[in-house]
Amino acid sequence: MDFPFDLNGLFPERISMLDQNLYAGRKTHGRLDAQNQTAMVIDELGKASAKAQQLPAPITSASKLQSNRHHLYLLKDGERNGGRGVAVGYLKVGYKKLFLLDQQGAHVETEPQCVLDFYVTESMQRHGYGLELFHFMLEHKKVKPEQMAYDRPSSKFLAFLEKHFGLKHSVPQVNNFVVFDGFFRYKSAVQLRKVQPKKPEGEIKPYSLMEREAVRVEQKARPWPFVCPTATPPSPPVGISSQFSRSLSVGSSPSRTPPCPAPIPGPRRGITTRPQLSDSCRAKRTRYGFLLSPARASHLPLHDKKQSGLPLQTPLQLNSYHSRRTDYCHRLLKLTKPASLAVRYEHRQVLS
Ligand SMILES: CC(=O)SCCNC(=O)CCNC(=O)[C@H](O)C(C)(C)COP(=O)(O)OP(=O)(O)OC[C@H]1O[C@@H](n2cnc3c(N)ncnc32)[C@H](O)[C@@H]1OP(=O)(O)O
Repeated sequence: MDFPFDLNGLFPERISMLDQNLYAGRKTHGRLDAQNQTAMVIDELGKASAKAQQLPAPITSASKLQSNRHHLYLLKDGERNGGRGVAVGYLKVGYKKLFLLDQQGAHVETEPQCVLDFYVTESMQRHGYGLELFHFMLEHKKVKPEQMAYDRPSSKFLAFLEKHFGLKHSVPQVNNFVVFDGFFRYKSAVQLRKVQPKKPEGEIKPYSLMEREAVRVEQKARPWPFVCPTATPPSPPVGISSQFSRSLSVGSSPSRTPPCPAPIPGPRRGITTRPQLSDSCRAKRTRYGFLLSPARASHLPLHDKKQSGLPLQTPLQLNSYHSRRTDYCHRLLKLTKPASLAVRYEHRQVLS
């Protein structure tokens, strides 16, 4: 990807590591024009990456980089474009607090280095540039590929990981991150902490923080109430080869097509009521967690929830239609502590 300015002046090295400051070289440090140009390069690559991955909006941009503690490795080819250089691609990584399942299915709290976004411009793919970026990052971060978690890797990226690093067998997860065999061996690196089975409800952590989920929600805000006549629960992930599947996790990996929420009361496939629940807590169980009817939840004191038969260790999960109702979320928060909710990333915006 070329730009109407000299990339070699902006990025002195073939691979530059960019952070919140958006400066790659000492010479350009503090220069606003250099920062703006760097922002333009990141934004354009971010848009191309989103397009390549069929995401509704970029998950990588200069402003996102400035507001997160992520690191972006940017690769240029300095010879091209009449010696002004072209941007080849980038690899974005960062730490994420994740609640993962180990091989035995036990919940483990981790904070691994994650690959969050990875892109090589279309015409330059399959020429080894991705591997060059990846190797550089591994060396710089002093990590091994199996120590990292991967945020909904695309089929191309899965093929890449298998070819170059032999990463093939993933450990099934209930979120959209993929970890491979060997991940749980690196205890110190991923800072594993087994979650006690009998935790007080306030200590349960969210499963994942997902940028990819957030951009999708930003794009498809819908009015309340959500009425969807042909609602079906989101499909479980399909095979690795499907371009719509972004995860090997079991359970709740969303497909690219946003799931259509069902109207709140009313039977639907995949939902079963729990007869022992008290009348004040009409909760329905789905494979995503428990749905509390907003109307009833608003009157539901915490002790009722405890008496309702809901296992307190089971994280309540706000689902799509609840999350759009900020007032509902706030009411629900009065009933229980935020940390006890297994909240998908987009909902955290509402909660925070
Ligand atoms: C967590 C995430 O970031 S998920 C998003 C990952 N990004 C994308 O899917 C965006 C589009 N794809 C790309 O930008 C690139 O293909 C990348 C970043 C995945 C890999 O970069 P490349 O420069 O192509 O990788 P590199 O040349 O080093 O390795 C090539 C290998 O990657 C895999 N790969 C790359 N492109 C493809 C493709 N179109 N189809 C299948 N496998 C592919 C293959 O294993 C390939 O080996 P092969 O050519 O012998 O089959």
